[in-house]
Amino acid sequence: MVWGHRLLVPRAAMVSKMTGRELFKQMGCPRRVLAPMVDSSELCWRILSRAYGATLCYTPMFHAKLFATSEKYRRDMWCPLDGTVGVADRPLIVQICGNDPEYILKTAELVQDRCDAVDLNLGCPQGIARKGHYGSFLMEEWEVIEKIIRTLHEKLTVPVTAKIRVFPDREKTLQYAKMILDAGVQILTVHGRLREQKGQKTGLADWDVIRYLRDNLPAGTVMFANGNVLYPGDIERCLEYTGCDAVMSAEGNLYNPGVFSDPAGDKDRTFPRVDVLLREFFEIVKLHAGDSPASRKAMKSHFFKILRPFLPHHTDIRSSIASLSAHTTLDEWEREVVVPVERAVEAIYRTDPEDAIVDGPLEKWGGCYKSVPYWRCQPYFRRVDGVAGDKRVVAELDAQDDTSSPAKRLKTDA
Ligand SMILES: Cc1cc2nc3c(=O)[nH]c(=O)nc-3n(C[C@H](O)[C@H](O)[C@H](O)COP(=O)(O)O)c2cc1C
Repeated sequence: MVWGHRLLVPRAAMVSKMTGRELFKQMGCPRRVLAPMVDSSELCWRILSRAYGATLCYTPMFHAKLFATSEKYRRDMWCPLDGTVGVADRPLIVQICGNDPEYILKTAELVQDRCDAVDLNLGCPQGIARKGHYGSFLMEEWEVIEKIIRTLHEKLTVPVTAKIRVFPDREKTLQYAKMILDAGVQILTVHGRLREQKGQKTGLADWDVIRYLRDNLPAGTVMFANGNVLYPGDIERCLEYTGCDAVMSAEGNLYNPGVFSDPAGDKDRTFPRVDVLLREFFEIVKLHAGDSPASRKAMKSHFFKILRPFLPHHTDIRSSIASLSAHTTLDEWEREVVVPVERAVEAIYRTDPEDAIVDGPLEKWGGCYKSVPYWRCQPYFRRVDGVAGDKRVVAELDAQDDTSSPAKRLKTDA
């Protein structure tokens, strides 16, 4: 009788573990979420982002097969394996990519004691994901996705979450999201872009489709919205517009970690000075990453992004960063980059510069452009050639941002 009854219950419900709502509460109802980012949401950046207001962080995606089979890869991606850092680095969701349930499970089992949940990457649109057949290239293979999620849901002690992109057809996206939730996912992050929206075609994320999912998925489903967050005020705007539980930011955070801070707060929090932020980040790297070349490689990429508005005015410093490698000592990094940036900004302040954040000319269109001094962190607007509706905005931004070069864009927007 009991057995017969259990057969009627969906398999996902047979496992007694935390629901999405319980998980969300246990993590402290985090509203500001640092996105999973390859080479970018590593431990040191997470520590910095938390200091600037992120209340939940994702690791970069861990490649399941590599993680399950290579100790070196594990060391590079999941370092340092130290309890004290573990305490400071929570709540934390570990993201995994792959298509083989066994490797994904193995990876998840190796990390589950040191995170709050495990996330399946269903959004990566890059060539590497096409080749490895994971991320958004599984969007058409619902049985594969279902099997992976069920395996994780049934065998792990921590809940499973997933991050998806959307289909051009809303209805199909809704069915897709339902299938994922039915399989056992507890928190669903929706990046409101299509698989094709990457690189120069990234364009704007669609908050309407996120709202549509919110309104049509079962009440109580925990959802995170992702896309279009550039300024601190965008977080509240996105929460209100989409009705989601939390907002995730990737690029907005990389160029300005202040994006997670209170929009009414001091400008040193909302748009921190590049010299101050660089020093803070550097000290975190010194303390927590030591000699790891992987973290040094990530640091170089972070330095370029933090300093993006600043480097066109200080090309000597740009050349210095470019010439340093993952094997350069931290002392050299400090001498060649951190100290010169500090000196350059000090020199700017000796001249009593105009240091105000003012609404930029896009305000007349109800846009949200702000003019920020070049020695403060600020969002990076990319060209969106060919994306209808944004052209005049982009044309205006390009006119102001004569240093922007699509060719220099990183190829990593997953
Ligand atoms: C440098 C970089 C690395 C990324 N790596 C990942 C990743 O590992 N896993 C993932 O799901 N998304 C990844 N993404 C995508 C982001 O998590 C996010 O979905 C996307 O950038 C849209 O958010 P945004 O508009 O705030 O940038 C990456 C994005 C960037 C910019």
